[in-house]
Amino acid sequence: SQPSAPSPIAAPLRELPWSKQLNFLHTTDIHGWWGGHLQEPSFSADWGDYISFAKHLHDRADADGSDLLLIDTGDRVEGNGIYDGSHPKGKFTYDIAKEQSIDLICSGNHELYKQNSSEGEFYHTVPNFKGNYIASNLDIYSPKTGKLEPLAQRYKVFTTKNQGIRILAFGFIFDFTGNANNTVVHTVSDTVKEDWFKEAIKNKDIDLIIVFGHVDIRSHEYATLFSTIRAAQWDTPIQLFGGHTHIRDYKLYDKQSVALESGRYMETIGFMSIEGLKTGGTKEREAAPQKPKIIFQRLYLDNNLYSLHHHSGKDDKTFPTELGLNVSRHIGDARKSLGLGERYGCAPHDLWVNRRPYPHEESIFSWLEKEVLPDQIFQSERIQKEDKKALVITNTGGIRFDIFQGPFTKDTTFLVSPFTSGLRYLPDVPWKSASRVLKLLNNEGPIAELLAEQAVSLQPPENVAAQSRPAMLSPANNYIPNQPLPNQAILASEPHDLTPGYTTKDDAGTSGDDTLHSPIPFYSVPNCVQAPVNFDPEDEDKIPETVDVVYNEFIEKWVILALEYLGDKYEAGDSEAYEGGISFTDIITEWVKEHWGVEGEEKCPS
Ligand SMILES: Nc1ccn([C@@H]2O[C@H](COP(=O)(O)O)[C@@H](O)[C@H]2O)c(=O)n1
Repeated sequence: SQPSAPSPIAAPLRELPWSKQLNFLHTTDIHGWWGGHLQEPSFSADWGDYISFAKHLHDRADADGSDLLLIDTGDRVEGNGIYDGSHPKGKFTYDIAKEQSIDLICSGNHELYKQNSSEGEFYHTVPNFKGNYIASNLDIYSPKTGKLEPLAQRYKVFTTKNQGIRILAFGFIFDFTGNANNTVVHTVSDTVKEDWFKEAIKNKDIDLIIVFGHVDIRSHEYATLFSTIRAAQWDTPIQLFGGHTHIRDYKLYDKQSVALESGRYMETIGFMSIEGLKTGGTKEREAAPQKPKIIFQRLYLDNNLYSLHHHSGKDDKTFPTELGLNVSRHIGDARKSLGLGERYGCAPHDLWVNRRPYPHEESIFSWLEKEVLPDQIFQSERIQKEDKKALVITNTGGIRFDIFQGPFTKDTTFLVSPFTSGLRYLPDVPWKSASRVLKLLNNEGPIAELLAEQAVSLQPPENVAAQSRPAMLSPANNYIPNQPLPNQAILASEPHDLTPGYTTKDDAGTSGDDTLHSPIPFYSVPNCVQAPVNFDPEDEDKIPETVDVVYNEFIEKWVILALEYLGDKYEAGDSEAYEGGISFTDIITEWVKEHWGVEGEEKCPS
């Protein structure tokens, strides 16, 4: 782990359900957190530790004749200073990622928002994982030839090293529409009608089909893939791996098929095992259908050294491998060269994305709305020189992480607000319509319908996931402390003071988390929040006739659509950069330096 990472806290653990046949480690939505979490003991292991961990499990597989495959389902970029703080972006990311031997890897939507990140995949990740990068529904205009071509091979057929399990694998991305115009995402429903796909799923000389992708495991895309494959292969086991929602989840599709999703930000390493697979040749397979007794098991590992040591049977001395240590060092050097540890100030208390309701004094959105935006936007030229009034609107999904009490560093700004979208504004919009934009963006109605139609979300992904999984929301929580856990041995039977953490409820119950925790609350937040600046909307006598509608560029289309529904027609060309197109990252940085800077320094633990 990184030198400044906190030590993990000992906690009761569930055992790894290792299979003598086939095992998987799954990461997803890493978003550049290669260095692990430097303020959270539960997630303080880094990519170097993951490399050491995988090596020990590979050794175990080789020793007992089983197999281990590593999967990553995309969104490796955007969300951490190591990626977003470097010039060019990704300067360190690709070299760090490639040190892990990943067997199946694909793109997420964050690799595709911008031309430079998809070209980063083309030039780096695809060749680094040659033969293992799969792009079943993704094309790119080659930066070399200008021609549209698959980003990588459409599918893969391979046989595992020790057990000889014959696998057919597809790598998908959900029906994403927000990509830059140098890539083309084919919808899943179109892709399953393509000849190459129909041909590939006819293959009977296989023992397992893997569908992995940057796709919610409870989505219509995976429902389509599952039913299409099942129609062609009535009894072949199907293992799905998903991503994008940032949560831990496990879905049972049928007796032979399950899907795993492994959280976000290097907090979770998903473990999956399968036993009871047929591994015979074609003749044997046709003579005897798939054995009915197939056992799937999952465990979500908290990514810290206490867990990783335990699950690999190693200790402080025997755990780190040379390669793992080198990669950790490389990450540390990258962080140093980017100055990510530079302290801008000291947060006086925690501010949460989803752990507090909105509005709330500890909601990060209330903080933005009541403090950061009014203070910073008030300093703009439009207000200082022309006394303009402004309504500043931002999408909650642009804020990616919590702020913890303590040091607020350069790194923190990228964790909280990594996106470069600058502020834009429509000048002098009539109050009557401007004041109703937020409601349209947040409520049921035409905008919500269009957002859904185009698979666009303005909220944090965890929030979107919670809409179809009400059990995630507080106060409903099905975790009962100290309840015995079926089929899962607990390391220590002594009562423990559990630390707060993930207490996942999925289709297999409440036994999925490796570490026993007390539950953390989760509250839903709206699509967008809004700050009035230089006037008080409660003071009816002083309501302005017009206001500048200021927003983060990412939501421009939706703000303009909302105004159109309200009777005011604007086009993107009518908007201008606000304060030179300052980004939220800069706004937050400036505010923190001014308000939490020198003054809070002495209260901040080092
Ligand atoms: N430039 C951007 C890009 C994305 N967002 C928000 O991120 C959320 C999607 O995140 P995933 O990790 O699930 O892809 C979504 O809410 C977008 O609104 C953004 O604000 N700016």
